[in-house]
Amino acid sequence: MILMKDIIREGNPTLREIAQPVSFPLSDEDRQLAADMMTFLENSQDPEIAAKYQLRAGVGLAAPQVDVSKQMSAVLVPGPEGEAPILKDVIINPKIISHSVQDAALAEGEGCLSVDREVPGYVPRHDRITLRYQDVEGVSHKIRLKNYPAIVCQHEIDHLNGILFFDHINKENPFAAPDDMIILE
Ligand SMILES: O=C(O)C[C@@H](Cc1ccccc1)[C@H](O)SCc1ccccc1
Ligand code: NI
Repeated sequence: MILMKDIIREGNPTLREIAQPVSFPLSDEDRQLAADMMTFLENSQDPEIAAKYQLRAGVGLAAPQVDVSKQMSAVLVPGPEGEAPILKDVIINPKIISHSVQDAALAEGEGCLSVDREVPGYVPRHDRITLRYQDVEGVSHKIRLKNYPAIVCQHEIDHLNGILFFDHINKENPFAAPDDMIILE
């Protein structure tokens, strides 16, 4: 199982690489990695398991974060208690094929499992995206996301392109908010 010790941190050059596209059918190794990344997210969102293994909660994990420079990220955005997740899949070779002009940012800013420090500020992202990706079976999907799930996927896709969340924060005024940017509470 993936533990926090397996997640590489800011300063490791892999986090700044552009990850390699994944070919299909998946190798046994890539299939296992996809499963392990999703299991990490499930474990990290289970209070007992997270406490037992000292896991930071995560709604996304990209392969480069476990030092594998491949275009693959697991996303698990929970739904309301007892309901199905809003988004649960391993997104492979993801591409944002269209997006809103309107930007959005989380009111509380962002964190990252690979960044062991607080970096305050708004992270402006597209409020709505149309995302094309392949799942572990190689089946192509086109989905439309908005608000928080869209933010999560953009955070993970950034990891596949060597981008970290604080790269987007306004250096002069971290909480600069253009009038038309939605602040998501
Ligand atoms: O480091 C990662 O990629 C996982 C991030 C993803 C993320 C951070 C901020 C905004 C959207 C996505 C972790 O999930 S950060 C911890 C966390 C946990 C639960 C909810 C929000 C953030
Ligand atoms: Ni991150």
